[in-house]
Amino acid sequence: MAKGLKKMQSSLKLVDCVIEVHDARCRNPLFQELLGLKPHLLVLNKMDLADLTEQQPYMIEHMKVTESSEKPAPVSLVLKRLPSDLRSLRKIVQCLEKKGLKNVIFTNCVKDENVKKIIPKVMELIRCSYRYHRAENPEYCIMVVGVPNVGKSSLINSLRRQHLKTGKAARVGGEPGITRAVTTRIQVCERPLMFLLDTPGVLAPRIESVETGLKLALCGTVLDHLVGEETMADYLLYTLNRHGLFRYVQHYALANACDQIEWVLKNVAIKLGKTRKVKVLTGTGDVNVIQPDYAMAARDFLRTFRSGLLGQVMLDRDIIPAC
Ligand SMILES: Nc1nc2c(ncn2[C@@H]2O[C@H](COP(=O)(O)OP(=O)(O)OP(=O)(O)O)[C@@H](O)[C@H]2O)c(=O)[nH]1
Repeated sequence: MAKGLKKMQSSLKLVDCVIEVHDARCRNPLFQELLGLKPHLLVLNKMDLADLTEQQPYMIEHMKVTESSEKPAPVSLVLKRLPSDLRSLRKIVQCLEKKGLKNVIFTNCVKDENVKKIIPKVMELIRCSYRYHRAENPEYCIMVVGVPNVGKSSLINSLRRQHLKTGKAARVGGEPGITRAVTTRIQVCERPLMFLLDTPGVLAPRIESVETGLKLALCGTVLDHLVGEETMADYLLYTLNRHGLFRYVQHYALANACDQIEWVLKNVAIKLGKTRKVKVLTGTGDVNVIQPDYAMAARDFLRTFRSGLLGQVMLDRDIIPAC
């Protein structure tokens, strides 16, 4: 990570503008300060996966605790979302403006939504800034930075689709760490002639809390096994319940919502038919016992969430109203 950041800093002299990509569901510490005074555009990508509806309190209509002797007591929370058509995009933008981030664009790079707004905005920012020794250069060079897996390469490909009507140039993948080097320049536009530098995803040197780390992990910025799939599944379940997002109950045909991860993973594993043989040492010798495969269930739970099948979520919900 430190090597990647150093390379990025040394390439800065070739760059007219920095595009910083974040996951719209969860913001991470800004790279802006590490990358100097270049014009800066913040792209909040994966807007299709983010819950951008106005953040409303939930009404607890009914709360029931189911007691059972052989399984942990699942807590059935029936939370009702207060209706609202208001979008919170404006609120997020205002919140970022207060932090000095005036140039923000929400995108969906899979469907090329809002991607067309980027180059005009970048040109506006460059025109308002001093290009130093690059003033005579007719080419523009932009650097794309962000933590792993936020969609930097997808953004480059999307820009090329929009402006050059051409296919892939940067490798895209569902796992962090696909882009490994500060690559050669990739053309993204003919008029103005513009090139981008894709960079490897670099995690900020300081992550302020364990919770921020878990949110970033849910967004796929760290390899899952480094954090632990079951720990992440536990945090995901806590988040979904807290936000009143109960689609997982229907998706996995569970009897009810529950805040106990063991119970949920056990039922997910049973539903998916994922079991494993475990050797148990008894007084009369080894016995093979079939157990639900909790790890496989946790993996499926995370994958399903990331594909958007459990609904849109705003992991930074608590931070936004505080702005
Ligand atoms: N739903 C959704 N998925 C996206 C979007 N943009 C990118 N993705 C997906 O996110 C995953 C990561 O995308 P990449 O473009 O490889 O991300 P990256 O930031 O270049 O990743 P590194 O090379 O690891 O730094 C891929 O599975 C993409 O298909 C988006 O706007 N919406």
